Amino acid sequence: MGGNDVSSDQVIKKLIEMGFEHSNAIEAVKAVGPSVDDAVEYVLNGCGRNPLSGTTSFQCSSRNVKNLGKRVMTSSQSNGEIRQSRIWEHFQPTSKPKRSRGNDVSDGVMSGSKVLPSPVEEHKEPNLLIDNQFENVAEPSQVCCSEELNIGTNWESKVNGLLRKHFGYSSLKSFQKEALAALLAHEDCLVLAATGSGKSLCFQIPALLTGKVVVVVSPLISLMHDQCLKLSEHGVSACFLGSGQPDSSVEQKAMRGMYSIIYVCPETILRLIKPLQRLAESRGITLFAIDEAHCISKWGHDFRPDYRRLSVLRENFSARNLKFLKYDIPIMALTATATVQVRQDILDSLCMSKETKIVVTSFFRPNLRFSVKHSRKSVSSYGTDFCQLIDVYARKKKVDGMKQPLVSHESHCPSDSDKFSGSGFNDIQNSDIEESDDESSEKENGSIPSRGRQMSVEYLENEVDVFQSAEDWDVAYGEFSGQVHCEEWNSHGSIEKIDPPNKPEERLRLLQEPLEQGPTIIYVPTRKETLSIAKYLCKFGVKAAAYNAALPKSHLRQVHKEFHEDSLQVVVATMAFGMGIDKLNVRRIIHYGWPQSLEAYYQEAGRAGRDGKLADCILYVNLSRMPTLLPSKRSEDQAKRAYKMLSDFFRYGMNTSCCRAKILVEYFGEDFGDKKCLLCDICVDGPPKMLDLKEEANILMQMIAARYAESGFMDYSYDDSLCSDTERRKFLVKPNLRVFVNKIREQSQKFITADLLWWKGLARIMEAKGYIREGDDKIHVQIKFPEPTKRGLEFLQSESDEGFHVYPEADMLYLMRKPRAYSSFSDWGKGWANPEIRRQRLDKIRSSNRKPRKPRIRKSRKHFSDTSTSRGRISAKISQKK
Ligand SMILES: Nc1ncnc2c1ncn2[C@@H]1O[C@H](COP(=O)(O)OP(=O)(O)OP(=O)(O)O)[C@@H](O)[C@H]1O
Ligand SMILES: [Mg+2]
Repeated sequence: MGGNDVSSDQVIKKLIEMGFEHSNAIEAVKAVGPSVDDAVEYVLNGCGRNPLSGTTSFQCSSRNVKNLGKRVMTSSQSNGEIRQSRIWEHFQPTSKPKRSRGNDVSDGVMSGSKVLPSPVEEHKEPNLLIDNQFENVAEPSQVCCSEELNIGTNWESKVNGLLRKHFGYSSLKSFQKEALAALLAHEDCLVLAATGSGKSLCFQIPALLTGKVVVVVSPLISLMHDQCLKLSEHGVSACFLGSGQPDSSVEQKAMRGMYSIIYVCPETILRLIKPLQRLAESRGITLFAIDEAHCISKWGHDFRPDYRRLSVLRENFSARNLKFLKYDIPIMALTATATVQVRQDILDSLCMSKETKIVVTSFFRPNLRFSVKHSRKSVSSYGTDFCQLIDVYARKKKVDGMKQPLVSHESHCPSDSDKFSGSGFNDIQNSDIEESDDESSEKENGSIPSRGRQMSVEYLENEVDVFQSAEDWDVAYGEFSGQVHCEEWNSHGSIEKIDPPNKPEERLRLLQEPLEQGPTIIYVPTRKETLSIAKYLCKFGVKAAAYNAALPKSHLRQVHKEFHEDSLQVVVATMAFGMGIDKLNVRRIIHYGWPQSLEAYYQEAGRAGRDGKLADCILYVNLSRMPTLLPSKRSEDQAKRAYKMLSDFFRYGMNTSCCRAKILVEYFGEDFGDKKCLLCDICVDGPPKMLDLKEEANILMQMIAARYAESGFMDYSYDDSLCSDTERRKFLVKPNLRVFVNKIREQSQKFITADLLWWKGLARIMEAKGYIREGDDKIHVQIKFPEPTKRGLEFLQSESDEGFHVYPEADMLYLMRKPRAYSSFSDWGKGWANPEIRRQRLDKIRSSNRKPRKPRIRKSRKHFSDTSTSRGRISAKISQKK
């Protein structure tokens, strides 16, 4: 979309999907007419009253898209086709790269090998900006396929030579060595190593070492681009092939063996099986690497159906099917976030061999400082939440009279020591707390297909990025020659990289130091929030940009570029940003809202501190609200899994007593023992004071047990392990936790003011101790229909004087630190606890529902179709036909 052939409604709909405010969208269309590009430019570049005007962050505009488009058209119009722009056309090098000095790297390495790929002296493609600098590039005719990886026994020293020459590192890490050894023994390999640990080298080095091609399956164009660009700087030729319009020349060259490493998205590799078989026969393919392999698993957090079809690789590149192969071409799968279940799924789905070597390193990132803070997470809390960030990046500008800020943040600014248990709680307001059940929100957010819902403005405004295809940029392919550098290669310019602080005393020392400089990524759930927070930060002089999958792709590419060049201070993004991107100096990863799983969280948080220096991973959540699943198309099974993952994350957020790093790494199956990170908010502030909640636990247990005894189903000698599903189903109407809490309030004045939220916390603790369990077939984020267990009944019957000493969880603390003035709704609240009053009120509500309602008069919205104006903003339907 972008021409003038669309209606205003469609343009507005598109803008709202991108995350722009409804009013801005209308204003933009009014000003520039029904063109998406122009309207985006109008809003982003502040042609209207948008305060983003003048910030560097939004200068990539649709105008640029058009200009780029024109440039592209001239080079491709000759054959009458409009093709996608080449990556070179966007990332032109400032100077011509130097020609290789001396021998090709593989010359040296392959000296013991039968085959020596020789560099191509003159590359004859006319329309490449850099066209003759390929290293390690061989025409198929110049190489024959050697099935033996005749590297020799001293491969380690060869590898170290290559490492120094190309990457400037002195040696391989031990896990990289193990992975390489597996490859050289023709074994499949599953590499599980922390984010930023250096998994890429495991598949990049084999290309240099063997002189054959490595094919890497990767989930995103931006990631493929990032890696190709780095490889070219390291003197390794590479290209990427997305699933969009194929540029046959790059693809053909790749299939002729002209690049050492071919990055390809899963959709494309499925199409290229035959050409790849020919490549395996000519130049040779040494390895299929499946990067971000958790995308294969339905149990993982970022499932991509096309990844699942990659089993065809084993079948089509086996020695059984290809006679010229002596061994199956090995498969190497790599990920930083795979639970034990996901690992098995990866092995099975890729048909990896039974002898697959599994290389696991610690998932622990010793320089990351995790913390959880409370936030109401509304525009009005930006002032409190981002005050410190604004101080870091725009202290001076803040003082210079900025235009009227949305919120006067100074008055809200918490102290430096605002940690989870500190002043972050002080802004709690009664309106934060809801006694709502999560059922309705689960229904609404969990299982309704993203595209299936009626398109209301409200819905569009809350659009999220759940699933992405590989095409996150507007380029579908790119080629990168290798340029050889001086011996002492400084791989990251001026950014210093240090060994992470593995020893406890080193970590304790870190705490004394302030964070170094570097950018911040703020992850938010909805597209709208990417724009509203970026806009807020820009207002205070922070160089911030929004990033979500619906924004123009040229804008996204520009954001990546500026982020890598350090000209952006803050990127406010949905999960669409940053997978596998290797930027060393990211100082803070802020999650503003509940992530959907611990896997997603750890992967996103892992983008911080890759230089080994201290970095912050802060989670802001509204502790008074249960997290909900983001809308997406899910089968029943998938929804169950998604709830389980969300529920695991919820427990991480509510935890107040266990080192956060320990929870994270143990989630991935690593035993952390009694170690601690010493940096997280729990390690630094210590757990809260333990409370003896015996009386409360007892009364809740009594209520639950009584209900089950009442129904004749259960006596106190009941053994839950013997209870069948059919028997359980006898309880057609299961009482939920709210019912039990109401009963407690009815029976005991002492507990009348205790909040449901508090009881939910207690129920969670009792569930963790094995006293109660979920009685519903569905998985809930938080226990909803509690059922007693045998252990729970024993606890109830026990006559021991021993207390029930527990650490109150975050939601309980939240209420205890700033108790809700129960009186503010006490009459109303108490009334509900009284069955008679409750009955009267319900009667009243029912009768008022029967009365015909007066039609509500709403403001008209000129730019929606006529029908929408009468229905108002929330329900304004956007014609999908146009
Ligand atoms: N042997 C080594 N010595 C020193 N640094 C290394 C070594 N191997 C890799 N690195 C560096 O580690 C950093 C992270 O590498 P890489 O992008 O491969 O991480 P990753 O494990 O793939 O992370 P993610 O899970 O986020 O994709 C890079 O800057 C890389 O150059
Ligand atoms: Mg990686």
